[in-house]
Amino acid sequence: MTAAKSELIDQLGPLEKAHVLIEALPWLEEFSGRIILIKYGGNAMVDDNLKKAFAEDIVFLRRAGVHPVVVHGGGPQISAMLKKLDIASEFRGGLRVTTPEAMDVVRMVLMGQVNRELVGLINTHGPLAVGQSGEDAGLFTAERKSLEVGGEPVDLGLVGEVGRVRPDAVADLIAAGRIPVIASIAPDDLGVVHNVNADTAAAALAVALGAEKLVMLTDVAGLYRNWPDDPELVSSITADELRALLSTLESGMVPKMEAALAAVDGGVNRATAIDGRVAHSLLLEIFTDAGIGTQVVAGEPT
Ligand SMILES: Nc1ncnc2c1ncn2[C@@H]1O[C@H](COP(=O)(O)OP(=O)(O)O)[C@@H](O)[C@H]1O
Ligand SMILES: CC(=O)N[C@@H](CCC(=O)OP(=O)(O)O)C(=O)O
Repeated sequence: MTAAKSELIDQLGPLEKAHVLIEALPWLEEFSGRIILIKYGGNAMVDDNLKKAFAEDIVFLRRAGVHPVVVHGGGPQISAMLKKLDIASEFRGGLRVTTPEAMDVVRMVLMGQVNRELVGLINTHGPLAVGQSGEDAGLFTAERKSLEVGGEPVDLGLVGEVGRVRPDAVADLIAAGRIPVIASIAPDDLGVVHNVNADTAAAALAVALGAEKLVMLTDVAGLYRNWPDDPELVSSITADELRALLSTLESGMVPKMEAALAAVDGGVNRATAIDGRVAHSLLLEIFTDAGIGTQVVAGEPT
């Protein structure tokens, strides 16, 4: 623990410390033995301390008897490498137009850089994390993504939707007490590797594993209505309300909220988008009564 952190904790009285732990009790009971799918967005990997705090939260979940599974992004990291290599890149509808040349970079950055770093950070706490991608043990197959913007078809190149999910290898890791850390690239039926948005991949895996919850860490506090002019944070929204809002959303929020819907429609109890720039936001979301960010639920509670 850092000196700053232990100083902060010392400011709490013994009762307050106990209260923080006791507030977590019902959530520990609810999630013990259950799978929580955590999507770690590249925009939330802003500095080393935040990444370390994320790794601590994941290990905390595992030690508390939850089964965390991580699917990570790396959009800004891919963009930085493409720029360094002087390869042009643009986003349409929140998705990167991906040429074969760009695909090589996407695969190299996600699997060779971001995945390795997260696995390494988690494993400073013990031999827990195992990295893989949609290519390993047939986890995902990709189907070419079609997109229309303003009624016109857009060619996104090697961008995939998740076709089939074969979660056996991930389930084996979970059963062995490991923490799967997964990059969102996937081959099509011919073996051609495609670039899959990480939110999309996370939702598909959450459904296939029967996860209790999908938590997506990003670089905003959650979903805003009236973005960006007069933003108002949505703290909870039903799947039907979100469906009606979907066509008004922009950029990265489009695949993120489509993923939240796909997860909830597929049987995941709730999907939340939270601010990954806040240290330990994951623990706050999972183990406090108020939670944080925006939660998407199937229907109004009865
Ligand atoms: N309605 C909205 N509410 C919040 N953020 C929005 C909204 N519409 C667009 N955004 C943008 O979506 C971004 C998050 O998506 P993205 O950049 O793909 O993040 P990540 O890397 O975490 O997946 C925000 O930083 C914000 O700029
Ligand atoms: C098709 C597509 O857009 N793929 C994404 C994959 C990484 C990702 O999703 O990263 P974030 O979660 O950090 O946004 C990309 O190339 O940026």
